[in-house]
Amino acid sequence: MDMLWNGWGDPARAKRLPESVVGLLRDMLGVTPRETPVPAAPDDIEVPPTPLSATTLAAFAEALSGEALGGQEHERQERRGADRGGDGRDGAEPGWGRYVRTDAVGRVRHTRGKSTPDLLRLRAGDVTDLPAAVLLPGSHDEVLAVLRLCAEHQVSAVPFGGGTSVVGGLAPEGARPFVALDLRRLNTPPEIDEVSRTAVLPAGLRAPKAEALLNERGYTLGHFPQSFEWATIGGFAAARSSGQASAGYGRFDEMVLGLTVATPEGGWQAGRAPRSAAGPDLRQLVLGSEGAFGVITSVTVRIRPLPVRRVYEGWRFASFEAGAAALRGLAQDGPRPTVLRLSDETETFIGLAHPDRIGSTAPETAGCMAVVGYEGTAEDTAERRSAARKALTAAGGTYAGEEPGEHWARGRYDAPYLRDALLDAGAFAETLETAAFWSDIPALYEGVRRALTDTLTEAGTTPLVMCHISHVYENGASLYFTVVSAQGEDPVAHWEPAKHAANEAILEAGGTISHHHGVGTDHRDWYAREAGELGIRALSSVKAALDPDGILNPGILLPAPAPAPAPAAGSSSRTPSVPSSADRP
Ligand SMILES: Cc1cc2nc3c(=O)[nH]c(=O)nc-3n(C[C@H](O)[C@H](O)[C@H](O)COP(=O)(O)OP(=O)(O)OC[C@H]3O[C@@H](n4cnc5c(N)ncnc54)[C@H](O)[C@@H]3O)c2cc1C
Repeated sequence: MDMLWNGWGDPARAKRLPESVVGLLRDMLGVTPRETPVPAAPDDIEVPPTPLSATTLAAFAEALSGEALGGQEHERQERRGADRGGDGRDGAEPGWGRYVRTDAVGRVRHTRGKSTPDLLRLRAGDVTDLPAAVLLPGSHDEVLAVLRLCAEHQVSAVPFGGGTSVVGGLAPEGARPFVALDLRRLNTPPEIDEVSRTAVLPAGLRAPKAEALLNERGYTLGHFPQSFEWATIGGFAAARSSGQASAGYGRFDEMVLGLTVATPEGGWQAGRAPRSAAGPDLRQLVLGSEGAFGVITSVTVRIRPLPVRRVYEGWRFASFEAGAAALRGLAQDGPRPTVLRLSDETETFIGLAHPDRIGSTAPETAGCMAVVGYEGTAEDTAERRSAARKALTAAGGTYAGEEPGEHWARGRYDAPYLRDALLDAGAFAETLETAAFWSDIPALYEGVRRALTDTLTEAGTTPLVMCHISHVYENGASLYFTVVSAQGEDPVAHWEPAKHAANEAILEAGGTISHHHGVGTDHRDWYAREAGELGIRALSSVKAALDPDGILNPGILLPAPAPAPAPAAGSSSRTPSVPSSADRP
């Protein structure tokens, strides 16, 4: 099943906001329903024909079908493309074989990711970041072949996993047209090594499938981000993802032991032992590279035995400060639960920790609610639970029973559906995240909240700003903010100054521009300041070695290369960075 094209997930699970919440939004935030009509289906959107030439498309089709197209067939395909103005709106017969799609619906479905501005732009029918075609390679070698062709034909390539990026990671920049490399066909079953407790997972495997296949063999990966139901293994590695059970299982990058990568310069493999002293760890160069250095085609991960017991419980704290101190105690001195999540006062009151109680005045909406979970053997969970209870009680926490924790666990993947319902109701809802050392957390929390609140209030839409901690470390934690407000006349333009102010506040308070969403295009300028001029130069040299023509994700993570002057007659095809006239949009 494909994800809802202009929202989240499975359309059958769409939520409607209860009338009480609609009333609350109107009374608290001035949210009113929008009158602007929204395209009902992707083919309601006007889509320009693909800018790629028939020669380029035929070359892709040949690389992906495994069979050369004969001269006559090639001509026939070209005629068919021209007959329908090149856009192939009938997705069933795209014209260039099963694995090269130029139809409008396929291209719209691969336009941008799933941030709120991404969804609002699509809802407004804006397809300026439309790929020229969608390619579906079926193996590492096919990815290599496609990348070589992209360099030869001067077409950019954007690896597309689950399409859940929230940082502009699927919207490249630069003058060239680009193809989306949808990796869903890289989905062979895991190769499990039970002795070493590792599994090789293909990059295009979606997380639920990967988890189910491991579960069948008695193992788990333990990676459960909120985007779990749609994101892929390759996307987790490319964006350094972090799951809701990171306190127990670690971040995704901590699970990775090896990666196979396809680049325009050839394939390479990073990681041949769990740890090595043989030079810098090249795995770390691939993790978080967001498709700018190569296409990850498979990932070797550490796996853990499937837990026999899972239990989640609620704890209440008088304040966010007190709750954060309790979480820090567990992170530094143990015992370490598997899930640790603390909502601030506003998030607890509004009920994101418990969405069906939004706006209620029940006593459990007072103070701050924490969810603490344990997964493992019966003995291990019981031991950690009992020790953690003592520590949390000593830190001022009040045990709230299992119900808040179990409720959180049941609804843990539902919040993105709530965002769609908020957008439908005319509200704006977006999230952003960061991390810092514990000593910087209070200033970071206050600084980002103030930046968001002040900017949106000055623009006439006082927001609700909520926050939680859901990834903790011995030395620091991640802060995750949710903002809800009225939309403003142009909702994307209205949000931009607030997001800008929040990014500035993050750097000002010593935080990182992203703990787990990544850099993409949205955070690139702040990342450049965080990494420093020399750091960016070093990364640019790595990119130049792996992707000399700059075809992979231009403008994502690193600035897009400036267009080079047109090559002199007879010069190598490697130098130009502008498309041939046939391929220019
Ligand atoms: C509602 C929602 C909730 C989310 N919750 C979380 C969360 O809890 N934790 C978290 O960490 N993130 C979260 N995210 C962000 C997102 O899901 C993650 O960044 C995820 O890792 C992206 O995986 P994907 O397969 O969808 O990748 P995509 O979105 O398809 O791609 C992400 C980036 O990586 C590149 N890329 C993708 N696959 C490959 C590959 N095989 N090789 C090289 N580059 C590649 C893309 O070009 C793009 O730049 C959330 C997003 C949404 C919309």
